[in-house]
Amino acid sequence: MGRTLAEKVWDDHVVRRAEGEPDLLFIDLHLLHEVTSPQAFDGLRKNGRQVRRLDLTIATEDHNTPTLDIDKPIADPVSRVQLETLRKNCADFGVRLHPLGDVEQGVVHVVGPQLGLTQPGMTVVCGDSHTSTHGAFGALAFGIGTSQVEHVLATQTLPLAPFKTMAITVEGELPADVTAKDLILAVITRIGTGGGQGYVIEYRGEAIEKLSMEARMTICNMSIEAGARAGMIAPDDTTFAYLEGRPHAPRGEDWDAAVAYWKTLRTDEDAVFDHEVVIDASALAPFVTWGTNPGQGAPLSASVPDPASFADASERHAAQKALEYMGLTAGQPLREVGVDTVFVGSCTNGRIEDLRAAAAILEGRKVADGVRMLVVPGSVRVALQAVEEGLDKVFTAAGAEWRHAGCSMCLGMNPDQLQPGERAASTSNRNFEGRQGKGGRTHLVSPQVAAATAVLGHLASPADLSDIPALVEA
Ligand SMILES: CC(C)[C@H](C(=O)O)[C@@H](O)C(=O)O
Ligand code: SF4
Repeated sequence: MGRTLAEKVWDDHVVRRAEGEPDLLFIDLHLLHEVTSPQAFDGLRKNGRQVRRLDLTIATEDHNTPTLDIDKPIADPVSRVQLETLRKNCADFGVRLHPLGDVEQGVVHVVGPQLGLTQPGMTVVCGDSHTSTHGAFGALAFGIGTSQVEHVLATQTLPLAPFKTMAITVEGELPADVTAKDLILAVITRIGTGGGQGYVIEYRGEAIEKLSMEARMTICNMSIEAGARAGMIAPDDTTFAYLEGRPHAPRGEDWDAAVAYWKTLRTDEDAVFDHEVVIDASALAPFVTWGTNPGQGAPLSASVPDPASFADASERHAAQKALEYMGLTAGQPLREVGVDTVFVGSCTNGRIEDLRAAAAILEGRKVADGVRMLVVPGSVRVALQAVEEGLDKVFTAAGAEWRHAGCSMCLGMNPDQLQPGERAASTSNRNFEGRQGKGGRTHLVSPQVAAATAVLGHLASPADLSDIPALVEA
């Protein structure tokens, strides 16, 4: 029987297989950040161990880094200790680190791909749930816990429980105003936040094949929000074109050999998935969340749902609770929900294409009175590119704040937080209670919806701006 993409990558990494035991897999790339690595390094120290493969291990600072005054000492003591600990650990063990102020610093899931470290057919791990992002390259990439981080540091291997396979086939073409973010939000609303549990999802179909690498990363990034172990997309010419020439991509004959192997990484015709979902791309529309988990979403043109409309009792209860927390009323049109904050950034939507999309909408327009808009590039490289293209000027001219790279308000481990009761349209991936600050309310949106929302002050899509022409045509 044929094998799926995920099964092929798995099989190519098994270093030990024994009856009744989990397979032991070789890990090709181990990414580290300040939040989930301290105890792992402590464990190595306690056991007198070294990092087994320094060449396959790389660290960056992202969660606790400030986005203002980065040349000043870090004011928040918790963040300062977190960053100092990572610096000491990396120095003690010889791990390559891109600290705050370094040109390669940024959100770990933005940095790996842009350096060409993430490649098709690899196993990629990080003590971070959104490691699923790297699956966009046809890598098997998943988040691990701190004890697993220690195991990988010490051995470059990991015992892993078997997974089930799911295909999400997106047929047809996405309408012009529908983005990868709208698609993945719609998928999670459809299958639920537990719908992917135990599965590695492979996204396929015409609409997926047409997406850029950055859009594919947005999709795979949020696989974890459907509960999946990982998300993957088969590598193709789009993948190869993105990788070619990047600092860590193979070169010359090695490149040719790599591409020849990567081309074999496709699900065989006769492979069977454990579960299949089919989505009609043409039926999708701009999508936003109204609740407190990423599966509580609806098209922007819809209204806040009535909890009573959910057949399932626990969903009904969850919706009820979510509306209370979010301060929303059933039946309220989503377009009428006003926001005070707009956040463009994160490993979901903090790459250059996302910033370009937001800037194109803000060009010649103004952020609405009373709305604070933060634009936080996913990495320093993204920031530099944006500056080269003049996007930073577009943001600041519109009244938005242009910040330094990092996770920032995606989870508010730095000073970028919502105040209690504040409401944000956010291009990030989680809308849990308090995620962006205690009492803060989050609506997950695409960069396009974020920008239109900033201009109008209420949830909106670019189409809603047609009667508010830009002052200067781009
Ligand atoms: C802090 C980290 C462990 C966490 C994760 O695992 O995803 C964070 O990145 C997040 O997005 O919630
Ligand atoms: S940007 Fe957000 S989702 Fe991504 S790693 Fe940072 S905190 Fe996690």
